[in-house]
Amino acid sequence: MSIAKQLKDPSLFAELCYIDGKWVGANSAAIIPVDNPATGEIIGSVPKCGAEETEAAIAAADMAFKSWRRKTAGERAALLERWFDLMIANGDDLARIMTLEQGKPLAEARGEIVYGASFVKWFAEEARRIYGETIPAASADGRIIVQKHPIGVVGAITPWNFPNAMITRKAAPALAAGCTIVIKPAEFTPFSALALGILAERAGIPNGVINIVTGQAAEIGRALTSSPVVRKLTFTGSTRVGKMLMEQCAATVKRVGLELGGNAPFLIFDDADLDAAVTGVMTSKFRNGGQTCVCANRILVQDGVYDAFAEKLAAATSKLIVGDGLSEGTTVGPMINQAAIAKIQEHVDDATSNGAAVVVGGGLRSGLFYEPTILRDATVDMKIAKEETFGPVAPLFRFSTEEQAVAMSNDTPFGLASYLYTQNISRAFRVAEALEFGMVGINAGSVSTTAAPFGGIKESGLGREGSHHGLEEFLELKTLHLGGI
Ligand SMILES: NC(=O)C1=CN([C@@H]2O[C@H](COP(=O)(O)OP(=O)(O)OC[C@H]3O[C@@H](n4cnc5c(N)ncnc54)[C@H](OP(=O)(O)O)[C@@H]3O)[C@@H](O)[C@H]2O)C=CC1
Ligand SMILES: O=C(O)CCCC(=O)O
Repeated sequence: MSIAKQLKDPSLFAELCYIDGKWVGANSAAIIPVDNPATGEIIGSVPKCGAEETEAAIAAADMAFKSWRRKTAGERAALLERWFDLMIANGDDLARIMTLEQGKPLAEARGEIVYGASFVKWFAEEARRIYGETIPAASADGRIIVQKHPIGVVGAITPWNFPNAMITRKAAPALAAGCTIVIKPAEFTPFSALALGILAERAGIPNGVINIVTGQAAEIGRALTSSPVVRKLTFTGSTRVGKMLMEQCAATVKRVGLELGGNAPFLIFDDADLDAAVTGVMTSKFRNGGQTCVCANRILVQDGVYDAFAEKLAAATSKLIVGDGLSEGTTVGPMINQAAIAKIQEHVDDATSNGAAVVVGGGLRSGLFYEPTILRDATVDMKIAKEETFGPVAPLFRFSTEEQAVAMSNDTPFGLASYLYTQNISRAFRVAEALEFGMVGINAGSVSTTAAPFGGIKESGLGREGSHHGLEEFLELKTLHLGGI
């Protein structure tokens, strides 16, 4: 059944791109079908745009920038507030669109709409606090004044795993700062992005301030990265594509914001509250079916509690309900596509053929539904220790000492999220400070909240999103020197 028929407000379902305030198809009229990963059913299509349409969107954003940057912070904030209100008011429809195209359980999709909208609210408020500085100059009659200006037109390329929040976490600070934006959503989840465009239009955000172009990733990406008009590229997705985009941005010396892959360790010490640790792992590992860059990828458990923890985690995992995200009670939806299933199975097969034992799950149920899986006796030489699995598989590694746990955790080129459970406060700080990751959950299975900076170090990326730091990423400093220095 078409998505539109399943919505309270069918007009939130758009199959056209949003460029300069107009809803348009590809110049070639080509389209890309989009399916529901739970059923394989085609649920709609979007324009297969390329360089030409992207250049039109960049030109529109450039034109709109001239007046958008001149609006007062209060005016920009008011429009963002209206956009936020519309997201909340239409939350049920936005969540349903998301579940239909992405697969995550409806309750999680609802949660993401609230989470995504919270960035719009947050940055509407932050828009009013773009303060400059005055700095004492070297001479008595000199003055140094630092102003903050919007960086300019922003290009945003976003992934399918959080089809709403990864857009708002970029677009809201960009708009609050006075920038305009061209967004390329993921091929698998364009409808959530386009629905946000409809609501932005209804909120009265002027033409050209937000543009959404669907289509050929490499061509759209190249148009964004090569344009001298685009002054910042913000990307969430794989490390492979992020590195390529960073290279492409070098030619025009763009600022880049990259939120890339992770390989999160989750450390459980002998002195941890095991029930709390199980709750933490369940949240971290199985949110969005494990398709999250901050998901626990390696669960490191100390010798003394290894067996007890494995047993408790297996019991909790057995209670998960795999199914269509629209079905009541589902806690784990389908994976996004066949490539995701192949990678998950490859990791499980490699682990089991090298000595890991399956405690729960271990295989495909049907279609794109993979069983939530617990593996015991995982070791550092396995693929599952080195690469992001991006699926509902929890491998349990064993460690003896704190030093060993830290060394194992840091033995990765990635540095996004990490987690540790202990009831010893000295150990908590010692280990948290030794972990080479941008975020550390201490007795916490989630690090995602609007108020906190989100981002990684090493090959997990550059820059931070969310929090007041997320706004700075879209601002340039300009220094005014008055009189003699
Ligand atoms: N950090 C994170 O949150 C994410 C990490 N990943 C990791 O990446 C793996 C693969 O997922 P995948 O969806 O392929 O991730 P990608 O990095 O390919 O996709 C993310 C975004 O980049 C776009 N893109 C892809 N190729 C190019 C290109 N050449 N130029 C410009 N944009 C491009 C995609 O467009 P399109 O969809 O049209 O191809 C999508 O909008 C996952 O298994 C996971 O390990 C994936 C998603 C999010
Ligand atoms: O996986 C990602 O792409 C980002 C994680 C979303 C979040 O937790 O904020």
